[in-house]
Amino acid sequence: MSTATFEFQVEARQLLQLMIHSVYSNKDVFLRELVSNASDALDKLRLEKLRDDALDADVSDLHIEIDVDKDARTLTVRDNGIGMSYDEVGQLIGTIANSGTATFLKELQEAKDAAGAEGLIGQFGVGFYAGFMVADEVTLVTRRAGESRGTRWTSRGEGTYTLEPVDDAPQGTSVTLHLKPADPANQLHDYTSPWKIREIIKRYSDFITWPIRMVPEGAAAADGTGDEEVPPAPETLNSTKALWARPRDEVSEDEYHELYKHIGHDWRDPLETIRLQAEGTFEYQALLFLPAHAPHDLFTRDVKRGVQLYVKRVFIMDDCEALLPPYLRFVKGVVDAADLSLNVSREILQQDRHIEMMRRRLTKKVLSTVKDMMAKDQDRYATFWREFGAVLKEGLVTDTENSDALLAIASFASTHHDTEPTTLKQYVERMKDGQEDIYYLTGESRQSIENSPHMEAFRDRGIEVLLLTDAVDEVWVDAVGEYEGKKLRSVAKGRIDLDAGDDGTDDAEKEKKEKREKQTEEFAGLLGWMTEQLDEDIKEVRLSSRLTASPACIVSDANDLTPALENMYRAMGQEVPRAKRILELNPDHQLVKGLHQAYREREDHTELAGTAELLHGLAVLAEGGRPKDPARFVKLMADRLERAL
Ligand SMILES: Nc1ncnc2c1ncn2[C@@H]1O[C@H](COP(=O)(O)OP(=O)(O)OP(=O)(O)O)[C@@H](O)[C@H]1O
Repeated sequence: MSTATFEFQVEARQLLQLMIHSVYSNKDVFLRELVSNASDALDKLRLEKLRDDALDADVSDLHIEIDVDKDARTLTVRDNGIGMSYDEVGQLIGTIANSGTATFLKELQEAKDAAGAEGLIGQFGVGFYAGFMVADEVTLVTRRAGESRGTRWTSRGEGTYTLEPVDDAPQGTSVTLHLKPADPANQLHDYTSPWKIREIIKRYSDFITWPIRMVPEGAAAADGTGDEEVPPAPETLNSTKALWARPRDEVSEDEYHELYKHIGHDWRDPLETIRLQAEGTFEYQALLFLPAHAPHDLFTRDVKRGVQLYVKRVFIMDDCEALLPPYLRFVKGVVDAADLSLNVSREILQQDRHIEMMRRRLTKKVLSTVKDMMAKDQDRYATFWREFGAVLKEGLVTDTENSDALLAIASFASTHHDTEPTTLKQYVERMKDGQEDIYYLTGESRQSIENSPHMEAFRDRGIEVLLLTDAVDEVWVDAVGEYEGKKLRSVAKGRIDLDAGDDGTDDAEKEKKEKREKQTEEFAGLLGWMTEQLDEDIKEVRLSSRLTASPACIVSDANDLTPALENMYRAMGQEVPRAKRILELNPDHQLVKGLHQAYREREDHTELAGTAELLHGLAVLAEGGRPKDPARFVKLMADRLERAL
């Protein structure tokens, strides 16, 4: 095989263009990215060797080496880790597998101004390609541990790269950057300066547990004949101690943040750092992070979740999902357990009693951290809940053990305030005399819920309603049922009688009650007839005490599934019968009054059947639904409008 030229995948080319045109103002971070990859490669090799002793690889001195050449203006980052095969180089380096990066590129293209673009760029890591911010040519030589032949990859970052087999490549990977001329005014420093390298490593990569050595200039060129002076020993630039193994007060916040960026693949600081140390029969240390932003794929099926698992400082696996429940899938971090086998598999972890105990403890710790945050730093809590509230609510459905803790840290939009959410505790404190239940309404958006006819009587009486817009809301309210003995009740379900709590001594209330009883009697004929007419879709037509301005609304029976839930079950492939719903009429509305009068006066009700159907269609529209037969609905409507002209 000789040198072959390949084209970069489209997204990769776009990303490279961004790098070449140096969109990041802080170019120093390229080194962090290369060191981060090298460190991962060393972790992987150590693990592979542990699992397969026969692997032909040298693991006696795993390390990262940085080597600069001022004259040639090159900088090389070398590791003796796992390396890549010829095919892997093409797949891993020529394409972009990270879906977050693809989303990032799309958003970047859509960002209208430069300031928007700059803001976006700071959010995404670009890994290996970051080298092109400071170099106009990059060469990577790699040999996979256990294989005999290596591969050289070269590119100038334009449309193509070349691949070529090499016979004498050492195990691992070396990335050589052919540096652009230094341009300090544009943050492009002289990266052949040992001083600069030391500074960058100290700042961004000190927590890396593998030694990062710098070879003094010229030392690497020694030919071993013994004629030249003994070269100075390489200098180790980092402290090589795992952060979670160092005393708490010795680790700065910045150091924690850099570790988070390394393992969280995030370029931004985390919102919160959590440390936990468990002593006793099953010892472990955990260092967890709550990110400041939800990732793009948080609600997709293939989202990676879980923290990194180490056993006595040895990296065992990424994305260890057994250590946290699915509703904490956004938590990043490291768990280092003392008493697990190095060969532990995902399957074993799922069943392990100790792991189960760890998961429970870690879960409680995360939830209590959020609770503290809520008490001490409202703004931070608000950011957290905005980003992750919808995921945490899944826990209300799946984790009954922690539902009280979850309810205590949950907050919801409410009619009490336009923008400030409320906790359930605050809601209960504001409940009116005689109000027994906590009211909520679910829907697509705050606006559509607030405009829903179901809200009318609540608004008129100043009764607070929680406005729930997340897909999971319908499910958890059912699963949880109540908070501190107060039922959670949908204002769109069952009978609502807001006067029920009144003792009837108030004259006005008494009058109201009598009026309603009288109306129910008067309307009985119309209601019965309409129930028959709409029988296909509606199980009952009745008078409403919810409505004050709208003519009609649709409600679900207290124990029936709502349409949104029905749809959700169907989307999950479960067949559920469509529950018939209830149509409620406002007896004080002119349209309803007119219909009632016409019903009583006319012998023949054929014509009125269309009006009954229209009223039903209007109620469906008002809750954001779609009339069953929109064309028929429009025709009925047009007929009547025409007559009214
Ligand atoms: N030094 C290395 N040794 C072995 N494999 C490497 C090395 N550098 C990169 N790779 C491989 O190439 C892949 C792509 O690297 P790249 O830096 O572009 O992205 P990443 O590290 O996966 O993600 P991120 O965007 O967070 O950096 C890596 O996942 C790894 O498999």
